[in-house]
Amino acid sequence: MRHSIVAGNWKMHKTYSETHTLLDELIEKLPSGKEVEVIVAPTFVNLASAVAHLEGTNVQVAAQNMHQAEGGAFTGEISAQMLTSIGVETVIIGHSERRHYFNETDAVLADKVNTALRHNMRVIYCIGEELKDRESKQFLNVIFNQLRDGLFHLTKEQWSNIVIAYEPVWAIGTGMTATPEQAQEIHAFIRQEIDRKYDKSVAENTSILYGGSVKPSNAQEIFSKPDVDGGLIGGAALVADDFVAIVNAAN
Ligand SMILES: O=C(CO)COP(=O)(O)O
Repeated sequence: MRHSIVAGNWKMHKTYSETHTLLDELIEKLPSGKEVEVIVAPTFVNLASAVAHLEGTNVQVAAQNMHQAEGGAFTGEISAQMLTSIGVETVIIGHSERRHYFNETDAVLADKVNTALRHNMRVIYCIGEELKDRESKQFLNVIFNQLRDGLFHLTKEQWSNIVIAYEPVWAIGTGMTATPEQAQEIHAFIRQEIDRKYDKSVAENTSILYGGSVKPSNAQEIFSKPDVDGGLIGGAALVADDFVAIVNAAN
């Protein structure tokens, strides 16, 4: 069901002790209301202890990636079953850093989505254009292709476990944010294409998050747009006060 979500993607930051210090601060400072779902995605090595640490709170834990195979000789990789076995039920798939630095193609990502859904996991699927696509005015095509190749093979029913994060690559970690109007334009486009492929109920029930230099100073304006259902936060998720302020902006 469509609802507000604020998720912190911690990327390759925070050691074990730093992870737990930040979690303690979040537990102390996050609002207790349940209107906004709060998710944190620490690194793999800290997932199990984060789940234990957050037990009894409203904060969910997500993984930043997973492998598409059920298991086997894939040195260094992590399977869906390993994640669910420690209580991680949400996974970020298709982040632009995975696409760019680790050559993850839409075909591989579609496989990862299938595997995650087979294990009843929820997927936060990231899409977004690069600066060159915006400059050449190809950004809607790029976004459509990512949607089609990563998600449009799914059945209508499977969409209940899909959350989309629109993250324009040019806005990630750059301090350059999409304007609220630019975010709204793309979010409405994504919803329209889901409606065209499936139907209104799928489109209206899918949460679509914005990511890319969201900060306490711009969160409220971005989240106020009708098709923006929350955010996927990078840098600002590493500072408790900033992340809490962003959660409050979504409330
Ligand atoms: O990539 C992001 C979240 O997944 C966004 O990162 P920043 O908020 O640091 O721009």
